[in-house]
Amino acid sequence: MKLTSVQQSNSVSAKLAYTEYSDSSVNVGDDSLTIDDVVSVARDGKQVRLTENADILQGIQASCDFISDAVESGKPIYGVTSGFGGMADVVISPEQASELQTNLVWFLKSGAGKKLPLADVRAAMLLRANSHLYGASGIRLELIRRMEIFLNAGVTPHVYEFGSIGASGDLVPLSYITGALIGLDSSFTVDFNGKEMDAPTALSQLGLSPLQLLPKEGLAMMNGTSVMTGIAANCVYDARILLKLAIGVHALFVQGLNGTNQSFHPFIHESKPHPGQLWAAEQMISLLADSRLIRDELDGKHEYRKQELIQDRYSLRCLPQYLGPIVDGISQIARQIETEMNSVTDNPLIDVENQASYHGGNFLGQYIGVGMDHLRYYLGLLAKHLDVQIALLVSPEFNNGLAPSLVGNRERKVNMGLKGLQICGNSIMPLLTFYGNSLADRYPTHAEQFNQNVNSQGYMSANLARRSIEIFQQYMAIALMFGVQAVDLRSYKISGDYDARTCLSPATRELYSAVYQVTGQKPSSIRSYIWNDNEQSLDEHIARIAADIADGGLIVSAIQGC
Ligand SMILES: N[C@@H](Cc1cccc(F)c1)C(=O)O
Repeated sequence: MKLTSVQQSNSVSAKLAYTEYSDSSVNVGDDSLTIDDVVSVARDGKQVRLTENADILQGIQASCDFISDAVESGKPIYGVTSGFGGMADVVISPEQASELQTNLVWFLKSGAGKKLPLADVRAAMLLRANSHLYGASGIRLELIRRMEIFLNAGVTPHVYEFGSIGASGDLVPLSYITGALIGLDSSFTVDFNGKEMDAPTALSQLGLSPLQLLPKEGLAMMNGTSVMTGIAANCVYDARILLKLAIGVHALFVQGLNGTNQSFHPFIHESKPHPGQLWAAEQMISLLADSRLIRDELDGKHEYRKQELIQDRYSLRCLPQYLGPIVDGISQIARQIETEMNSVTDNPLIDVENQASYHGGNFLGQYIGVGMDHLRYYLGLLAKHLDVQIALLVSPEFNNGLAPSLVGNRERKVNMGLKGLQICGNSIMPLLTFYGNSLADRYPTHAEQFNQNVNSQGYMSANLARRSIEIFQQYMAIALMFGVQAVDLRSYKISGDYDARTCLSPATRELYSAVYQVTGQKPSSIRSYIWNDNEQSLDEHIARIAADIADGGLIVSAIQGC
């Protein structure tokens, strides 16, 4: 299917075995990382290569020297020669400065709930290393390199779903990564290419020894937004795929409903040129081009249509206006996440050039908290629109001549068609709009002795976004099944042939065929996709399609730009 591209497809299989650097490594530290870079490392096991730029490496060493000088001379610096957070009035002596960092890992090892997906932890390690390469954190290259080694060898610390308020970054989740990287204790565990083991054993298998943290290094590791930002990057990647799929499904729906292409006419959208609206309208024009199933009215004609309205209902006619804010909103979220990914999220920050350190709050994950709240809200809106189209498709009053509930074989009177499928979808859509509720505004103002008295909840917001995406993948499977059945029935009405490939727009044929293939069916001239109710298990179809979408399989390939 032809779509003007927003981004690339990627398989999500975990090919994490260690291989030497190759040209296709993701370079960290030289250029900005993109969301696609994160996904290629996090999910596809692409190798990582830290910069060899001498200036950058010198800057990192200089930031470490700054810290050791400060400790030696007893300079007051937060978290280096002071206690943490609401206990930052405690003075720490040079002798205690290292122990302060190790102790930080211990008291933050307080996560709860299920383990995070490995891909999210991998994204987090990549982003933490990237943040450190700016040379403003006072952390040794040796420790940063451990993240590169872990990533390239497929070693992923176990991190838990609860524990971060997204204020001083993701302290608790990052304590698990830190403890594993330095092999602090065997209670820190990892996944080593599919095998669970304790961190000290993993280190010895990698030929590494446990590492003693130096002053500032524990704080540098944990005082950042890298986990929530990694989750968010993976979510935005998936959300863009869902958005493209939604547009593809709408193109099937318009064809199934025998809608007009007139509402997508450039004249209309250039008269209200929001970028997202323009993009959605262009997509619809190209996705519907040369379809025999639509009313081709781009020349401005429109006829009275007996009992039918002269123009389409809003869900079809206002599709670009409805989708526009979602398209623009997701683009803005992606931009903000990419900025966060390429930032120093730590405190204090060391300004090597001016030999100063500044106390601030770059670890506040507000952009992620608000961004992920918005992402879930947009996903809810997207689901609702699909649900409305499905409601039109199943209702003979509105579906322009198709069978009620899109029954295939009407001779078999007991056939009730896609009723169960619609009901399942109706159980999911409200949940997706519910997940669109905000979290960032519900933060506790009393956290950590009132020190972290504003906090983003970005980690939890991102975790909710992941869930929202998983749910949406199931919902999208249902929408696709409706789309395919509808175009088969429309095709028969128009051409006497149920195999819609003969009538569909060339740009939607691939998506249609991919659904058939994934469900193990073949288009047929004499029967629609779902013909008799008792001939297939619809739940198996949903599961197969949803898994294919989650894995970036055939269906995702079918909607990537050419
Ligand atoms: N780093 C945070 C607070 C903090 C960090 C690490 C542990 C802790 F309890 C609190 C700040 O700048 O205020």
